[in-house]
Amino acid sequence: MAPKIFIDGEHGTTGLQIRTRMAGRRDVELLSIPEAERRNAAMREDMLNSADIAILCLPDDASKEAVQMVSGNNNVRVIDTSTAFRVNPGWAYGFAEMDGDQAERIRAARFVSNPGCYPTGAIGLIRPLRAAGILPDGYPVTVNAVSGYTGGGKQLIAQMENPDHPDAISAPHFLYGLPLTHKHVPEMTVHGLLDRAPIFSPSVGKFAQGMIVQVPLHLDDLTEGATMESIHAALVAHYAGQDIVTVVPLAESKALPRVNAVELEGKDTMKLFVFGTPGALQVNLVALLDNLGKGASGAAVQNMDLMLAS
Ligand SMILES: NC(=O)C1=CN([C@@H]2O[C@H](COP(=O)(O)OP(=O)(O)OC[C@H]3O[C@@H](n4cnc5c(N)ncnc54)[C@H](OP(=O)(O)O)[C@@H]3O)[C@@H](O)[C@H]2O)C=CC1
Ligand SMILES: CC(=O)N[C@@H](CCC(=O)OP(=O)(O)O)C(=O)O
Repeated sequence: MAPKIFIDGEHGTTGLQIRTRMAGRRDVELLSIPEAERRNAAMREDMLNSADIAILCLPDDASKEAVQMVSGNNNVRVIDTSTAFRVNPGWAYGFAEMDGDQAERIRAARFVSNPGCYPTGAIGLIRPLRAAGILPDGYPVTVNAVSGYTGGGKQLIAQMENPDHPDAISAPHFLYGLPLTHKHVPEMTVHGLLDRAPIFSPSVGKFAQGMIVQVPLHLDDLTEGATMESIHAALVAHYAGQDIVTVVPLAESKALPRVNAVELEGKDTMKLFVFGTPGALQVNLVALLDNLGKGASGAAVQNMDLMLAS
């Protein structure tokens, strides 16, 4: 019998994209709730408890409520796309390429928290350098990023696409998270293996799907001997043996006049770049992804497939 999958929040932005990715798959059975009943708690509870894997694409509070609904049912495994459980040690963090054994952890887990879109880029750049001892304790990491507006879900999509919306946004690019307390900071700190919270400055551009995450570094404040080449080599070594996170060769990066935020739109992969001038004392690490691809729905399907393979 095909395993049953229920996407709670299937009519939202992340849920819809997961459904699109699962269309035509015969190895799983999708349980579904009509859109008009999407907030019907009794129906959701029933579906959640009938599933082998429940994928939660809900705001944090609703995710916590859904997890409560299956807490007594060990047959249901959960992938949560919200922020609610990302630094909870009882949950496996759903970034399979983050460490050599992370895919195995996800495969064996009952509870998997899907990473945030920005943290996927930031952790993808930072963690290998912490693990290799290149980024020392106390380094003041900054993370600057731009996301496609689908990152803000149905509400931000309406504000960006509908000029008659009462809170319509006309800006082609805007900064937010200005108090520097964005909900992704704890996740970047914990899974980035940082001993000091990064300064995180997010922004949104007038494009639907795509993301650039930047981590600029001063080489003379890193562990002695760190160079653009050694940082690149550490990233290449960390991501060897898989093809979802790729590290762009230095020669290729050097030839690029610009980085296009929507280059990976519709893809579930992530590209990492090391920019700078050989011999100079600064580098800019850049991650490029689709906020709804490797940043959300693509990662959720990848995690589901790992769990189904257990
Ligand atoms: N969009 C992105 O790029 C990313 C999103 N995420 C996370 O994924 C989750 C979903 O986000 P996203 O898809 O963007 O959001 P959306 O607002 O687009 O979709 C959320 C869905 O959940 C439904 N919902 C809200 N509250 C409840 C409830 N109490 N019971 C049942 N259903 C409910 C909404 O219904 P209604 O229409 O009635 O509000 C909607 O269908 C969030 O936690 C988000 O932070 C994570 C990474 C990236
Ligand atoms: C553009 C935009 O608004 N982005 C969202 C984050 C999207 C995301 O990654 O969702 P999680 O918070 O569940 O991880 C934000 O900044 O709140």
